[in-house]
Amino acid sequence: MQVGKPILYSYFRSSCSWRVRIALALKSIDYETVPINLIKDGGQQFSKEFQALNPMKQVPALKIDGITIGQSLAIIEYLEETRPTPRLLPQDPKKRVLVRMISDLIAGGIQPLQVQHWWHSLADWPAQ
Ligand SMILES: O=C(O)/C=C/C(=O)CC(=O)CC(=O)O
Repeated sequence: MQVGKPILYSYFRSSCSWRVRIALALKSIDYETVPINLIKDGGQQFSKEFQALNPMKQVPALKIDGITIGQSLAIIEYLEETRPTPRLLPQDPKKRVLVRMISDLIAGGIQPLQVQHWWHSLADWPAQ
């Protein structure tokens, strides 16, 4: 169910948002962008309006088909399932699992160490 143009809530420096923008571009999906500045005003992701959209208070969030989805990999999987061409994932399960392995490694292992909310948490950490 397509309800208007999809809306991507994103921030230009957010690598999680880049992933979704790349997937949307590869699939040639027309969408609008609403910038959520993670620094300005103490972080616009904490505004009541944005929290109503994504209680996780994180970008990216994609409003599409009457729902709002957070978490880049969940968004990309939804796009792949609902708009299967062109494919992002290989047809061969052995190749597909490699893509998922690398994606999970980046999203769960590498990327959290480079994002802004962790820098702030670590800055408050007392030196050991
Ligand atoms: O969508 C994800 O996979 C994860 C999102 C976040 O953890 C928020 C975040 O780090 C935003 C950013 O890319 O700076």
